[in-house]
Amino acid sequence: MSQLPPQSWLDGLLEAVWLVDGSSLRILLANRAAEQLAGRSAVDMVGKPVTCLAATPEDHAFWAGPLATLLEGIRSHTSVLRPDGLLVPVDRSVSCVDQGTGHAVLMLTMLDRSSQEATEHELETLLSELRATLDSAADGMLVCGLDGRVRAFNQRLAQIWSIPRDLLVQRNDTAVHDHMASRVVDRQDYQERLIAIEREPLLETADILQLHGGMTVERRVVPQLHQGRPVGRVYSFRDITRQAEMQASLRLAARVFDSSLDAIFIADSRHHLMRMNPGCERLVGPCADAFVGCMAASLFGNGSDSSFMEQVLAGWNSDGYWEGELWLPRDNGAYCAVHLSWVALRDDEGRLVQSIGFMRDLTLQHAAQKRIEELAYSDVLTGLPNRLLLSQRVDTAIQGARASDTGFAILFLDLDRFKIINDSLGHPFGDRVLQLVAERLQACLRQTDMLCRLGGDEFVIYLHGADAVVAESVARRILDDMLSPYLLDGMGFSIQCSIGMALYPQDGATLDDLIKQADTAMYRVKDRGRGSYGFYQPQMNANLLSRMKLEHAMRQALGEQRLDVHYQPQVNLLTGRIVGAEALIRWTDPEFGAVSPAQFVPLAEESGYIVTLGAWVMEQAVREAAQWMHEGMPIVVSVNVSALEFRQTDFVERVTRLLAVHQLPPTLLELELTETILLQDAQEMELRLGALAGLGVGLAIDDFGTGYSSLAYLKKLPIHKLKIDQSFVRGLPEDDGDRAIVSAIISMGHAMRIEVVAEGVETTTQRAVLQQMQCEHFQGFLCSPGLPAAQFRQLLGKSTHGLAQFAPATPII
Ligand SMILES: Nc1nc2c(ncn2[C@@H]2O[C@@H]3COP(=O)(O)O[C@H]4[C@@H](O)[C@H](n5cnc6c(=O)[nH]c(N)nc65)O[C@@H]4COP(=O)(O)O[C@H]3[C@H]2O)c(=O)[nH]1
Repeated sequence: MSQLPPQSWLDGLLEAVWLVDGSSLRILLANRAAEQLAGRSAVDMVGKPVTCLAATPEDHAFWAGPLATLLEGIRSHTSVLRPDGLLVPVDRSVSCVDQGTGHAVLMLTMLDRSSQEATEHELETLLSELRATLDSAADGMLVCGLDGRVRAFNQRLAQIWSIPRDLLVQRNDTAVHDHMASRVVDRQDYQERLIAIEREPLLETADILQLHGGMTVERRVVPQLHQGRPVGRVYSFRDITRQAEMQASLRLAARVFDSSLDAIFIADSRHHLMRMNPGCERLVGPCADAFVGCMAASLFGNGSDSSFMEQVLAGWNSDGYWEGELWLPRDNGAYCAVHLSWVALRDDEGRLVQSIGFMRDLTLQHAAQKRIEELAYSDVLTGLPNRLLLSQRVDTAIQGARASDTGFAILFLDLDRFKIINDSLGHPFGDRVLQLVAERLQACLRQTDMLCRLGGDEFVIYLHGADAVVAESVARRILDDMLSPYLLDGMGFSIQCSIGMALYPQDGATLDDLIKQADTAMYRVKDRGRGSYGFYQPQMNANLLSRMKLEHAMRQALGEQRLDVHYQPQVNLLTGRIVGAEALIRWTDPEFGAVSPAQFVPLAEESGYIVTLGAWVMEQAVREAAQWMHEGMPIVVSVNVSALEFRQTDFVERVTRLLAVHQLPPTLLELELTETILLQDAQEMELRLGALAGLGVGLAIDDFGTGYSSLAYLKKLPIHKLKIDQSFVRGLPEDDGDRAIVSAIISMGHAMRIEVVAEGVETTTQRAVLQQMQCEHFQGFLCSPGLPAAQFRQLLGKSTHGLAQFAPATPII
């Protein structure tokens, strides 16, 4: 045992030492460090089996082994059991210290590992915490060496880049990098960028990568430094897809905001104006900037009007928006109509954060609307109200009239002979004439009246609150005003019109009725010679209807051979012989019976049909006259010629041809013209009369004394005969006035060497008076009415052969 190291020597060692007997495995010696480690005194330990203190299963297994194994020694981690049951971790080594005596002594040294293990444990905890932190990071992390080898990564990296699990397990860095490159849309750019990064170990950079599948990733690269030197790179990858989308939509919104043609403003949660887009600035005007910071409602002049904002808030609360039309004050003091949609923007908690107002300028829309209304309610040519607007005005007037028991008048106005202007000078000229007429008519009316153009040359006037007296005075004023000449394109002309009037309520309950009645009255005015006015009378409608039926029947009459020509003799007052005959048209209709020419000729004149009728009468008359002449009874036949017939450009040519066809000497034909013919178309008419007179055709003036009898034209024109109108003859001999007129006409005729024929002589007294007055010829029932051609021929035969003489003493009727 003396070979054992001394106790003092062992106590000087830092390590805990047990000397153990190799055969009994009992502790022979324990040093001071062993006492501290095991928590026992050396006395307590010596003699104890070593397995009592070395308590781990490995220890038991070791000490239970054969001695030879023990002598080989061992180095391992194990534990020492302290009396309090605590296991102290130790680095343990067993070696043989003495074999010479035949007793093997084993030296067991132990170094307390408690603090080292605690440090290691702490490090491990730290590491796993770091890993957990890395894995819980929102960004994908990749740590590489400067050579590109992967040193660390987290789970998020695998998610972002969709790196397959097996690729991660393999730890195949090249495959991982390849995979990542394959995920990038622009692979080439990605790889070029990586090369650039690798070239500069200290580079700190960030860029955006677009991955297949639509993900947008922000990549940040920072150097990994150790003791101030770069040892690798840390790549972080952040999924910014949503952010990028939001930015894109924000950019888009900004572009929309800036380029929108609509005016947009943004207000804060307290409704103060924050921003306006250029469209809004344009709309508000140069002072737009001044509104920023003010209440948004002040844009509409409603800044201080709380009720407006209350309405808006109510709209926001119920629907999330408010919309309506508002007036926006402009810089120039004018107002502009806008449509505002004001939308509330709220956060997730429903709190108002901002509001956006969209304004649309309604100026053009209003103008278009106005134009549509104008077009719908006005006559395009004159700009006057049309019938639709008039009917609204009249409807209102009728309602008002019912309440206040007042009336109004409707005037129907038609321009006389406007068709001639249109036909001869063209429609554009006619249109301008209508515009001038419209202006002039308008000037005759009051603000409360309404002038409307129905179309063509027809106008209707509503006279507010007018009775018959007022209506008549307005009609007169219009007629007077129309008389003053018009001047257009250097051409002076005058226009006449005819006005028919109807009164509400007596003449009709609706506008249609009133227009119809006024129209009827206007026709009556035209019938009576135009250029005047007249009121509606109830029987007029019946007249109009029968006129229409009559006109229709008249047009049928010619084809159905219901017309005839009668001849009324003209007798020489001195000799009593027949010197001529007036051809008078006759019409006998199965429904209307014998219709007087006084009734249907004016109708035919109005419709223009007189041209056809007149031509037919003239042909009959010329043919009969030629027949009588050939039978030895030459006689002058007078044919009535209407103004319209005479105006036909081929009139003279037609007469000439007719005379030639029937071989009637022109001197046996006489044309009876009315004074109105002589008054119009002065130059043309003169030429025509000259041509006819040149042929030898006689020209008589019918109904002399009833029109604008003028000595001037009698002197100037080749007139052969005057026919004194029967209205003057009728008054003979009693009526002094008639007597004076008849006498004056006869004297004038003599003075001017013009024959005079008295018409409508019915009594012998009249004939005697006329004879006294030295009138040459007469015509009238006293002698004979118009007779059919055959009868007249008989009478003519008798007269020619002296068998019949309409001498003063021998009236035949
Ligand atoms: N009360 C009365 N009347 C007498 C007497 N003697 C003749 N008459 C009527 O007086 C009218 C004379 O013709 P007018 O003045 O040219 O007036 C004519 C004439 O302006 C027109 N007319 C007749 N035939 C034609 C025609 O063929 N062409 C044209 N354009 N007009 C015609 O119609 C008018 C009326 O013709 P009618 O009814 O045939 O009426 C005729 C004739 O029948 C008499 O003693 N007493």
